[in-house]
Amino acid sequence: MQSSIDPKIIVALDFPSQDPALALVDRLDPSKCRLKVGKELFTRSGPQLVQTLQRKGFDVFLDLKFHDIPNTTSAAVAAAADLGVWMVNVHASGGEKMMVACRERLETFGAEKPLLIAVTVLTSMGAEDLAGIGITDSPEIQVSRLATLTRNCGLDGVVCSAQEAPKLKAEQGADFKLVTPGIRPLTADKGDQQRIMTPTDALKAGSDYLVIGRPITQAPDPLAALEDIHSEVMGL
Ligand SMILES: O=c1ccn([C@@H]2O[C@H](COP(=O)(O)O)[C@@H](O)[C@H]2O)c(=O)[nH]1
Repeated sequence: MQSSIDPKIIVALDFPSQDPALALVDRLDPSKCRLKVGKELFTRSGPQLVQTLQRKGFDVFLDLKFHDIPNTTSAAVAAAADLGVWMVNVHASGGEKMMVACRERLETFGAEKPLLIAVTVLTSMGAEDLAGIGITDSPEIQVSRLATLTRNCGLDGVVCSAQEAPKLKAEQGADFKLVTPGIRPLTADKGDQQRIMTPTDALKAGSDYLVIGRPITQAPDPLAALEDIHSEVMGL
């Protein structure tokens, strides 16, 4: 489900429990950001927390990166749609049959269906990491390959790094959504991310949505960090 306003910043609520997550959320404005619930918080606090966030007016990206056989994965995305989330994702490396099964299952939800996107190459991975799993192409080539597969399966877009955004927008078209983690303001720690970009550069490169976690959640003043990023990218 899509809000009438379209905030570009998605705050990754990577917290160990719902109390610190809600302490931050209660200071946030749904007109300025969306929220991402990932594996840690969902495993702790589950669907109830997602419903709480939605009742507070936020669009929720349920980032569970499903990767399983088509029957299991399509049932999982349907469960996410039942929850009313705005966006849900699977791994593109789950392959064509799995992605098509997910897309077809979500079509039964009509206008209420969440955006379905596929993870290409994790932003924490570089060329050496890909070689370690037997992929000798560069991240850029592997991301393009998986993005093409994803688009051919009829999904709404991909998770990629902003570094790949110009190539993907040219190859896949303007409507194919690019959701980009690995966003780092100039002064922020890189942490475990490898393929990174600043918020401004990412939007200029063609990112549709910026997924930002630690630069906001671990900042001494998370609200100020979000406001800084928001005013930096406003109008882009
Ligand atoms: O390729 C990917 C896919 C998902 N993520 C998720 O995004 C956030 C990024 O958090 P930061 O603290 O800003 O690094 C996190 O929840 C990841 O699970 C990603 O980083 N890369």
